[in-house]
Amino acid sequence: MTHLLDIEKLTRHFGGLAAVSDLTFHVDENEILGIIGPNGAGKTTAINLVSGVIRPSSGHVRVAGEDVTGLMPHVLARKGLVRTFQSTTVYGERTVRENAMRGAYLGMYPGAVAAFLNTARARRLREESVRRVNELLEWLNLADVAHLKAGSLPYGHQKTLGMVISLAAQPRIIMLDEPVAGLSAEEADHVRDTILKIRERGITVVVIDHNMRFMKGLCDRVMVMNQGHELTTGLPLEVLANPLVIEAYLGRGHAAAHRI
Ligand SMILES: Nc1ncnc2c1ncn2[C@@H]1O[C@H](COP(=O)(O)OP(=O)(O)OP(=O)(O)O)[C@@H](O)[C@H]1O
Repeated sequence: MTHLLDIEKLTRHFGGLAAVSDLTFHVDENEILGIIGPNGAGKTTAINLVSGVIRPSSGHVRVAGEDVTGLMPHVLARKGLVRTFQSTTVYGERTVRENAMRGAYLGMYPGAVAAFLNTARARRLREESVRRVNELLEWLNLADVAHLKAGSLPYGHQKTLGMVISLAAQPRIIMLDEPVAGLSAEEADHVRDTILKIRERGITVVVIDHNMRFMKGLCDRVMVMNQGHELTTGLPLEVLANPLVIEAYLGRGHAAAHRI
């Protein structure tokens, strides 16, 4: 069976360290897959490999059956796969709307941006992008602040803007790296609800986070990584009760364990 995202034996070495080793997993259309694991388990490296930020030493990434291993992030964005970063990728000095438009450009074909200035097709593309961005800002409750500098927004809103930037590229799969790191419980709930709304639009989600309350309320399945490998994958509550998972966190100290 072809999954929307198929990862096969993905491996990445940094010098002598295998940050990700023989990692195989899949994500189905419209699913929310969570990735958890102790610090240094290889989660960020894994999504960097999948989203083209770094190249794998070996292994394959397939989107809807097409081998896209090693393609650059902007090429992958046009194939429907985008990601956000741990730190917000928002330009604080730019307005909310200008930031969101960056995502719309990301989803365009080569030449479209260069042609933006004068051709009729370029004008149509620009109008479409503006309409799409306006609709996204409205949908995620940022329309009223679209004219403000992004840096003046509360942190939680900046996280939502990060998602708007990704969504403006019209992805099929969105990968989110620690979307609620540093947020209050209330802000994290808001982000969770936003991601659930994104899924309702038919978008598939891969999300990394350490906040287990957030992940339990969001994910269909959770994959646990440890030392570059997949430790186990299953329903969130099953996975969090798994003694191997508890041990993986306990091995790194009680502070991490308490987050389970
Ligand atoms: N560019 C790099 N060069 C060398 N080592 C790296 C590089 N990126 C990651 N690593 C190492 O790879 C391992 C996995 O790191 P990674 O950031 O993927 O873990 P993580 O599970 O995302 O951790 P965290 O939860 O702390 O973000 C770590 O030992 C890290 O130090």
